[in-house]
Amino acid sequence: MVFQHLFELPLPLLLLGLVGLSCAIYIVHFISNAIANVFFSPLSEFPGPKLAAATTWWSAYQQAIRGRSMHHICMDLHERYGDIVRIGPNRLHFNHPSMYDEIYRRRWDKDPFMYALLGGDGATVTFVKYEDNKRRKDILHTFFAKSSVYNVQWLIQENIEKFCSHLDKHNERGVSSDMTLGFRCLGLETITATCFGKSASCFEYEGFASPILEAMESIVAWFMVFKHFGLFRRIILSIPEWVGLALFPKGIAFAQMRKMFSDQIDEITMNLDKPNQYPHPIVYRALIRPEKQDTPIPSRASLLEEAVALVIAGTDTTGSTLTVGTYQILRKPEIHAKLKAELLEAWPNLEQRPSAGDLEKLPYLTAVIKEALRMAPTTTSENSRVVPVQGATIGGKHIPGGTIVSMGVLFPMQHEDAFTNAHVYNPDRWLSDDAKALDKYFVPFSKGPRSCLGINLAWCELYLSFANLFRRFELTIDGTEDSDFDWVDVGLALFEGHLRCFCTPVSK
Ligand code: HEM
Repeated sequence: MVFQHLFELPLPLLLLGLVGLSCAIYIVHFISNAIANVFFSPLSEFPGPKLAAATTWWSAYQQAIRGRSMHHICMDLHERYGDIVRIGPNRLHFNHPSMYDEIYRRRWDKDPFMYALLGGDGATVTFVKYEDNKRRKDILHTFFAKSSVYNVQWLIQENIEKFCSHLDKHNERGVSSDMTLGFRCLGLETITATCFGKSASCFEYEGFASPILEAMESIVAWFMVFKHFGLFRRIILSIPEWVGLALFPKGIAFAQMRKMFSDQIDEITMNLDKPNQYPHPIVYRALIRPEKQDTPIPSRASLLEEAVALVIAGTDTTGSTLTVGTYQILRKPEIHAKLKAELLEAWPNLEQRPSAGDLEKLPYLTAVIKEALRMAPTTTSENSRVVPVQGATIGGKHIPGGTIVSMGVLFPMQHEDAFTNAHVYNPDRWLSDDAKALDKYFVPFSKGPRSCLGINLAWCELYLSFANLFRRFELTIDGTEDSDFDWVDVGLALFEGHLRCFCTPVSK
């Protein structure tokens, strides 16, 4: 009877009624879900904000709308609630260094929600399943093994020469250099050459102001919106390029970079049967045609996603480490003097450049780099993993299967139980008698099966860059202050300002 009368209503009123009813059903569903999440979930016993436990909208609101940093939110929450906090209906974040291995030494899946940022499940870093990741890493390891990296260190040194010649030019003109951009140029040039044998032309731009870097910065700033609003991300990644560029003009260089990768993939594909024409092995030749017969050939989307992921992973991380390290060294004259003295002794003749192998034997330089890696926010994201169905024990607590667990790398490295005066840059801690014990909690590259692919490349870049910079130049900070190093976590760190230095070349 009621339904009969319903259909006698005018259409607009009927539609309005239906919309109202849908909203009411959604609200009831939302509220009952929220109540169930807070009071009846297997995670109810874990402390944390009630709103976070109730709905995923809490973190979406914090990160994508308020622009707050999940890393800093988690720090506050641990202070209030202890070492395990609930940061979502199905999410826990951990704080104590002893818990790190319990999460990251395992072959657990990555959290598809977090790693879908770049398109999803098509690159070494974004593969959810360990098996997919292993297949890809087996190909890439050949290029990123220590011996392979050391064989192409001349390429890094070549880029450092270009970087230093810019510093020289700035000095001649009496202006300071934007070190933040310069360091990123170094990383970007090295990774594009390793992948494609191509330069990203970073050093052609005045003041290291490469449009690709600018575009990367603006894209990275959107990461949290991409993370929480998957539909928006899918639209942005699938709309025609010209529409995207009309909406986000700053993205033009990023689009050009993707186009460059795409062209390179075509060129390498066309020339696969010819011998390698580059002066060093190229990652993409091996990726496009894997040597092992049973390895599936990656799709074009996967090849492109891999390129973007490798370039972001290889640029921002070493860039932040060099930036933070250089600033910290320059702020402390005694550290600066000790480093210079060691470099001068090990590298007396300026014209004879040392190799990374020579430099890694220097204890103080190594300590300076380790301390930079410990303090610099590089991969600041939650790096979340999915607990397998049978559940697991972390920090002495049973964690139900399917829970998303995480602990960013900075948490163990900046915890007082692992590092005394953790917020002080102190290379000497790595030279003390109990330094060996510190290595357990030194996890800048993470640990376990999903640890960093680029660890050897990163170390090689850091040795060569720090040594060349501090041996070949007298450096002074130009106006940069601690507050320029305030950062928000967008998966990587977005800093408030840039490091600027006057760099005067030394004569001998
Ligand atoms: C100072 C420099 C670097 C730091 C601190 C760093 C740190 C990390 C961390 C913490 C992870 C784990 C992320 C996760 O759990 O999802 C990671 C993964 C990764 N990094 Fe790096 N990274 C650095 C440089 C590089 C470079 C130069 C490359 C270029 C090849 C690179 C490529 C990757 C890749 C492909 C992964 C994913 C590994 C996997 O999921 O199996 N990284 N890195």
